[in-house]
Order: sequence, then structure tokens, then C-alpha cells
Amino acid sequence: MSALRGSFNFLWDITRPLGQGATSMVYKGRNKNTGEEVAVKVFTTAGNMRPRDVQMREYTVMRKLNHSNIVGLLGIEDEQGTNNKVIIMELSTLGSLYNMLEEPQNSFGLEEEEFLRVVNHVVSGIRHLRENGIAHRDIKPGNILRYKGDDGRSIYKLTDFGAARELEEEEQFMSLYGTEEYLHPDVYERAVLRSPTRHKFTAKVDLWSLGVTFYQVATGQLPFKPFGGRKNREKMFEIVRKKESGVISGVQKTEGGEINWSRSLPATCRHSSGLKLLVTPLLAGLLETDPQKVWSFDTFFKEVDDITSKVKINVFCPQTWACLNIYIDTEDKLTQLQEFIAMQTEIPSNKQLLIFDGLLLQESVSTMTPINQYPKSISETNPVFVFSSIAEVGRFCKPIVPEFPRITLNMTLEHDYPLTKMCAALGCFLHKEVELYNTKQELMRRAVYVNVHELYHECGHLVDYNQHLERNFKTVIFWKDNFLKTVEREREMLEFIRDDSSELFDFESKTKNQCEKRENEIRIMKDNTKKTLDTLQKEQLKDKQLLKSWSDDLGCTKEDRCVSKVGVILESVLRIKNQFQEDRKKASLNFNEEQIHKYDKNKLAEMCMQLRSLFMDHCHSNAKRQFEEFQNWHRQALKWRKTRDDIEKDMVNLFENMEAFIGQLNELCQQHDTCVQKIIRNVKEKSYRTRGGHSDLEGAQNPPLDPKDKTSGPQEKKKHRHVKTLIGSLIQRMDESRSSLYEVKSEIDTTKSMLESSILKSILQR
Ligand SMILES: Nc1ncnc2c1ncn2[C@@H]1O[C@H](COP(=O)(O)OP(=O)(O)OP(=O)(O)O)[C@@H](O)[C@H]1O
Repeated sequence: MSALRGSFNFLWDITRPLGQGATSMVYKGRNKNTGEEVAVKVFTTAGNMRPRDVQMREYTVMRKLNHSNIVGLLGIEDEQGTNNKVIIMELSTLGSLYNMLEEPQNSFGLEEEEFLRVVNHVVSGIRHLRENGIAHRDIKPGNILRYKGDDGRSIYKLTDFGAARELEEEEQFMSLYGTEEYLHPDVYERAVLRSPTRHKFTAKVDLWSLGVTFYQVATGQLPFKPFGGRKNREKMFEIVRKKESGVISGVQKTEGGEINWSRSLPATCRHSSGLKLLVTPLLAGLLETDPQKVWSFDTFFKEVDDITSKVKINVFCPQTWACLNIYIDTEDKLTQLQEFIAMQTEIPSNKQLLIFDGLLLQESVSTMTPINQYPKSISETNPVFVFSSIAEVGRFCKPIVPEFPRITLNMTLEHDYPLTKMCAALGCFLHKEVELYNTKQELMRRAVYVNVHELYHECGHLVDYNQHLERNFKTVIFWKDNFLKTVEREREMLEFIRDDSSELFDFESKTKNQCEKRENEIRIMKDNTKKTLDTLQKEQLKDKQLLKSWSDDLGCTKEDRCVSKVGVILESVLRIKNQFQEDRKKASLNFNEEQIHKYDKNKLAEMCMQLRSLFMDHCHSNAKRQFEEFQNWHRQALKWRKTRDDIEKDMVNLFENMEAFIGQLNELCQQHDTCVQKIIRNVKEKSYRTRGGHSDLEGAQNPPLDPKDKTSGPQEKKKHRHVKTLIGSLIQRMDESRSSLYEVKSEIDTTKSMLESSILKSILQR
């Protein structure tokens, strides 16, 4: 009989099925007219024996649906020769999610990004089903197919609508469909245990199946497992029935043993703690059986939208040796980001130092920048680094690596394959772990550089502030000197025209004393600050001591090629696994095959040991040493940061003291002005009185004197003229020295505002 079968428009080859279900075989086929590759679902006798309305339902449902996350229907045709209906669908060359989970690299679940893609796509498909009032009733990884998108990323689509029917959310049904492990407890009780129950079911049973599916995609394991598996049905029912709200898995590890309940995902699930925080409540909500607490589809869609709309910010914390993925709302700001970091690192927000691209994160974003406007260059390899200002934060934890199975040499072809499969799964797990260890060790090196870079950058700021402060100080002192000179000069001048100058003398000596005292205090502060700054500048900016005290040779290096080494061993493990899969299909092995099988098994045991040793004795111990050295190094870094902060505080203090000095000088200037004005007024009055009512000062300001003035004799006139000239030049010189004082003052104001803005900016960023 030919291997080619056909319908009006399609041909298919029945020798190599793509898959097999309870009611059908699915083959790869082609459109006779266009050559397009398709999948052809051909029903087996069991499938064709189903009532006609049940058979028709699959076609009706598929015809109704049209969505990028639902396998597209290309036609329903009659098979030539048998006239049986066949369903022609979009072909998936990548298989189902079930096939994916069977691959050793996915034995502990899909990677974070892929997992989220599955959730996103499957939920979009389910939403389309709900919009069309359809319940799937057989959701499981085997019914989710994988396609390759134009951009190379996977697209997941729901398939197999053999159990699907039109059903509103609360509408009830009695018929039994589905696959044991994914059945809602009520359906399980009726379908598997065949207990007569009064329960009727609604479309919401799909939510439970989704919960089981998502748990399996995240961990590679089914959530509810009785000892002995599928056949231990009573126990399985007990587990799903007894499960409390919030519990997401229940496993019985030994015969008749206790059930291990868990409210969290297992440690072998490689997702970040950030994602686990979101996924755990989602699973708990889906796996809810209490009718009062069961979610509606709307709640479920809302919860998923909430997760999938979040932005991921990659953060690396060297002190806890953790790569964090912070999932955060797009409109959230820095404060929320810091709270999430605090939750996952136990470093309180006010103790966090966030550095990105070698500078404070706050230099790239403001506190009000929404997360979706954060630099797009933040990634796994270029994360935000978080350091704590407290030295002791985390310990280096023992890795969670499942033990390799014990390999014994007695020959059972039946058991050897699952054994190698487990070894391959663990090998893949270790491969990923070694990759992660290498990435983290590289990030530790980067952490040192970004920390130092940021510190040196900050020290550079201090050097700038210091220059401003020095300039400011000089100007203030210049002003002070000028002021004191003015005071002295004016006192001398006024002494000349006035006999009693004790008031001015007292003012001058008081001012001198106050100014000198203040100047000395500020100078000492300034010199001390400068001294510490010079040490910081010399030891760090010049000699780069902190940088030199770190060695990049710590930890696994590129030359060690750890990832490649594990990869090479893993290749051999996978080859043996494939060989054992072939051996298992044979009834028995011939002598040579048996020898090779034995040799491979020995080799497998050896390779498992090598893998473990490479990881534990090399990567793990290297990473641990590097981590410990980092902690020591970081203590040094914190010391220098403290020195920097202290200098900054001193500078702010110095700045405030200079401010106070300027204030004091202003005050003294005013006092002096008042005093001088008072004396001049007295002199004027005295002179006025002596000249019978005419002020000399007025004359000095508005020369010349009236030559026709006959009120005084020539001697008198000569004296008056002399006094007038003197007072005139005195006022002019006083004005000159004041205007130079004002120039100095305005320079002080400029430097002051420059200083204020730079110091304030730096303090605010902290
Ligand atoms: N469009 C497709 N492209 C590639 N492979 C497919 C396609 N549709 C189905 N398959 C493969 O065929 C298998 C069986 O298909 P399907 O689940 O539709 O059959 P079924 O008889 O309804 O199975 P079930 O036992 O789940 O009721 C799938 O698990 C998958 O591996």
C-alpha cells in the first residue's frame, strides 16, 4: 500500500507521523496546488467512532476561531478512498510544548523569557476562545504547539479542539474530557475515579488545567504527584482535593509517605526571584478549588496583563551575589525600584548605592523618570549595580544542584534509558549553572570597576569644589583686608578733622580681632580638609590604590573555558542518552552491543562525576573565593567612600562658615558706615556752626566757594578751603574704596552661587 494519502487539495505521507493523539494521527502534508507544507489530522477508528455531533464540534469550533495564538485551520476535506474527514492545519515544525519539556535542557522548566512568552501567547489564545464563548477542556502542554516567528522567536498556539465546545463562563456541562494530570479535581473525581458526584462543571475548569500547565512549564514537573505516578489515582485525588488555598504543589515522595506541600516554586526552577514573586500568586489563583475564591476569567486576564505589562530592570548585587530581575510597572519611579531591590536584597532603600554605566543611576535618570524611560541599554550583561553602604550583607550560599542518580552496572535496558535521561537533564542544569556562575564572576569584576569609577568621579567633584572654595576664601580674605584697610584709613582721615576718634579706634580693634579669629578658624578648617583631600587625591586618583588592591585573576576566567568544558562532556552524555533510547527499543542486545552499552554506562558514571567536580571544585570554589575577596575589597571601598563623604561634609561646613563670615563682614561694613556717617554729620554740623550756618561739606561736594562771600576774613577762608579740600578728598577716597569693596562682594556672590549649586547638586543626588 502506498505511503501517500490524499484529499482533493492535499497529499500526506503516513510513514512518519508528526504526532499521535487518543483519536488521531497527525501527518506532514502538502497543498497539491501551491506546495505549501501543512499538518493533516487523520482520525483513527476510535476517533471516527465518536458520535457525529461530537466529531462535528471540532470542525465548528475551529471554523469559528481566527487568532495568531490558535492553530489556523486551512481546510476540512474528505480523505480519498475512505471519505473520512481530515483536518488540514498550519504546520508546526517545532513540535509541542510537551516535546520541548521532554528535552533535557528544559527538564527543570523553560527559561524565564520563554516561560513568559508561553504565558502571554496561551492567554491571548484563551482570551480569543472566551470572546467566542468556547471552552477548550483539554489544555495541556501537548496541545500547545510551537511555531517560529519571522523574528526567530517562538509563537505558541493552542490546538486540539476535539474536546472544545461552545460554553459560556458559568454554563454547566456534564460530559468528561481532558487528560488526567491536568483535570480539575471535580472532573477528576467523575472521569478518573468514576465516583457518582453531583458536581457539574463550567468553563472555569480550563483555569485549573492552565495552572497545572504553567507550573509544569516553569519547573519541568507536574505540581501534584502521588508516589507511583498516574496509577495511584486515589492518592492523586486526595492531593488535589485536600490542597489548601495558596498551595501550588503536593508531592508524595515515598510509598504511603507524607505529602510535601509547597506554596512556592522549587529551588530548581531557574526563574529569578522577581518573576517567582509574580508567578506564585498567579499559580495559586489558577489552582484554587474553593468555589468562593475561584477566579473568573476576567480576574485571570487582569492578573496576567498585570504581569506581562511590567518592565524588567536587570540589577546585579555583588554583596548578595544575585542577578535580580525587577519586574516593575511602566509608570513606577526610582522609589519603587529601590523598594523592590530592598525586598530582594534586604538592603534598605536609604543604604543603596545604584550605579549604572559607571555613574550614579541618578545621573542617567531623575527621581521622577518613569521606568519605561530608563536607559534601554540596561541588560543582563549591563545591569544596574546595587551596593550597600553596610559592609556585611550576604553570605555565599551553597548551590542547589540536584544529585546525579546512582549508576549501578547491572544491565536493564528498560531502566538505563530513564537513568541517562536524568543524567542528561542534570548535565544541562549544570551547564546553565556554570554559565551563570561565569556571568556572575564577570559581573563581580565589573562591579569593582563601576564602583571605583563612580568613586573617582565623585572625588573629581570634590577637587572641583575645593578649587571653588579656595577661590571664594581668597576673595573673602581680600575683601576683609580691604575693609580693614578702609577702616584704618578712614579712621586716620577722620582723626585729622576730628579730635576725639576713640569710637573709631574701638571699632577698628574690635573688627580686626573678630576678623582675624574668624579667618584663622576657617583657614584651619580649610587646610585640614585640603590635607585629607590631598591624601584621597594622591592615593586614589593618582596611585589608584583601590583599583590595584583588586585582582581580576580571582574566579573562573575566560582561559579556564569552564562552559566549553562542561559542554564537551555534556555532548557525550547526550550521545549516550540517545544510544540508550535506541537500545531500549530492542528486545535484547548482541554481545558487542552489550559490551558497548556497559562501556558507555561506565563512562556515563565517570562523566557525571567529572561534571559535578568541575562545577563544585572549580567554578563554585573559585566563585566563593572571589566573593570573599570582594567582601574584603568592598570594606576598603566603603572606607574610602566614607573619607569622601566626610570631606564633602567638611566642605559644606567650610562653605557655611565662609557664608557666616561674609554675613559678619557685611554687618561690620554697615556698622562702620553708620559710624563714619555719624562722625561726618557731626563734623558738618560743627563746621556749619563755626561758619555761621554754611556747611563746608556742601561746599566740598559742590565747589567752587562763592568768592563774594564776605562773612569771613582771609585767614579764616584759607582754613576753610583746606578743610573743604580735605573732606572732599576723604569722601572721594571712601567712595572709591567702597566701590572696590562692592566689586569684591559681587565676585563673592558669583563664586558662592556656583559653589552652592555644585555642592547642592551632589548632596541631592546622594
Ligand atoms: N498543526 C500541527 N503541526 C504539527 N504537529 C501537530 C499539529 N497538530 C497536532 N500535531 C501533533 O499531533 C499530536 C496529536 O494531535 P492532537 O492533540 O490534535 O490529537 P488528538 O487525537 O486530539 O489528541 P488528544 O490525545 O490530545 O486528544 C500533537 O500532540 C502534536 O504533537
